Amino acid sequence: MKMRRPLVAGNWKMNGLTASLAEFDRIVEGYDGALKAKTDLLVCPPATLLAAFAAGRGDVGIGGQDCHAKPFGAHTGDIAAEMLADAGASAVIVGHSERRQDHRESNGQVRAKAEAARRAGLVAILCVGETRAEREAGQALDVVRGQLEGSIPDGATAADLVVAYEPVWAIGTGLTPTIEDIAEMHSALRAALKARFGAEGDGFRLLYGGSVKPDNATEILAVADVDGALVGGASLKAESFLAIARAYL
Ligand SMILES: O=C(CO)COP(=O)(O)O
Repeated sequence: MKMRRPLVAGNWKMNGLTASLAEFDRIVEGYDGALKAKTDLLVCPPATLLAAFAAGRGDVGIGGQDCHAKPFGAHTGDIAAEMLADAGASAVIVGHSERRQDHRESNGQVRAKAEAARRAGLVAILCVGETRAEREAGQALDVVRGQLEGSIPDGATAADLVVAYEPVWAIGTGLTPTIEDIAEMHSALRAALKARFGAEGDGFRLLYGGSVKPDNATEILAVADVDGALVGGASLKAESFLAIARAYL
């Protein structure tokens, strides 16, 4: 039995049209009984579907995939955390490696986004993770600790922030770190959170993300200090997403 309530979150990335509502409905229908009693479930659809998903969400949480740091203004194409909350979101992913890479987001910008999430009453899911080159150079722990240190806001609490460790080279590749490497990283993140936030550091949920599938979920989610998963591809189908979430049962 884990001391923190597990969270299994699905990041749909740039996937999904209105026809995908039927798939989301199957996720909502499958979230019941023992699964609901034990595990939080969250789906982060593209912004175009957020309000429609929120309308039929049952007890499944809805999250955005990114937010702007400002509450409103002249920022074409961006979405404020307040707008996500208004559309029915309870969380938002910040600092995903695809944003850090495609949009050159810095730790400072990610931190401002996490602060915006708190301002809007959203839980921030703060992503960190090393590249393949960084791991091969033996720098994974230092890089990830540096990202955490630079992008987690002062005053963050376990109620308003979740950390997701997503090694960049494991995302969408079918590759995963060894169980020992996941355990080492999560325990380093836990130690960093305790060093910075004292006893509160024990309360933050730490998710693992990167090629989580039904057939590896049980082993990964059993690791100490892995409090859930951030799932990409396998979250697009109700069957595989629910199978991952049931790994905790
Ligand atoms: O980036 C991810 C979730 O945010 C992981 O994606 P995959 O599960 O498709 O590897």
